Amino acid sequence: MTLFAVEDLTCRHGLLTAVQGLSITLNRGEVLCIIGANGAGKTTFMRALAGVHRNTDGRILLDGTDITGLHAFERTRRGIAMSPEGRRLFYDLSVRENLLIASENARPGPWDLPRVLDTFPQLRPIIDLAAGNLSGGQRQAVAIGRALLSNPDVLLLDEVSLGLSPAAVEGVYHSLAALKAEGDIAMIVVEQDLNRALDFADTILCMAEGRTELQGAPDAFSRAQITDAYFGIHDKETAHG
Ligand SMILES: Nc1ncnc2c1ncn2[C@@H]1O[C@H](COP(=O)(O)OP(=O)(O)OP(=O)(O)O)[C@@H](O)[C@H]1O
Repeated sequence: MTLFAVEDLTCRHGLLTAVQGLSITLNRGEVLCIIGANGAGKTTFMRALAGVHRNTDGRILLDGTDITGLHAFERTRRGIAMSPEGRRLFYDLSVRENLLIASENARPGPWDLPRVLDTFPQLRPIIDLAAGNLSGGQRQAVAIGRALLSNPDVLLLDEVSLGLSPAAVEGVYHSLAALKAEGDIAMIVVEQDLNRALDFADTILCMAEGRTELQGAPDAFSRAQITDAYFGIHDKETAHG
């Protein structure tokens, strides 16, 4: 059975429709990368999946159960975790404390602090530093580790490489590739770096002005089709793969 399905999801901010009729399906171990220009609706979509943005139409199904009406904390308990844009750590607390707080009410499962440190070894030397003193890449690793400690089936990662140095991006994706290879967790990743997204994804979804411009396996499209879709350049032959 499909692990995670979104059917015809529309999201509004007041009178503005930020996401219009998006549908996706994901199985365990699969990665969907969402790409699109600024303002395309990527973050609104992710927040709607996490249950943080509630002004939506359509359905969200986890393991065949309709979870559309559930609040964010209830979705986390069912197995959806998000590392949000901006990371939202407790900056006065240490890395260890940020991670331990996340594990307090976690679902039972394989993720604990030692496993997070095995997956993100870059956190070991900074485990007792205040999160406010970390680099962007270190904060990103803490935020993803925190999400993993809830023992999710679906991991939502907004703006993975935004603001990170090339070395930090490499480190984070090295860990994410190991996670993908384990095959247990489905990931939805918003990624501004097109090459990185095409490399990492099983499926890409390109959004423009809230709509699906292109959706499918990365190798189903030419580079020109993908960049046209990214910038919202319409062409009957390139709009759908
Ligand atoms: N809280 C809000 N209130 C009103 N409009 C909003 C709000 N958040 C986003 N929007 C609008 O919704 C649309 C989609 O924004 P969103 O942040 O989801 O896009 P995005 O693709 O994530 O962009 P970016 O890459 O710049 O983060 C934009 O037109 C934006 O101005």
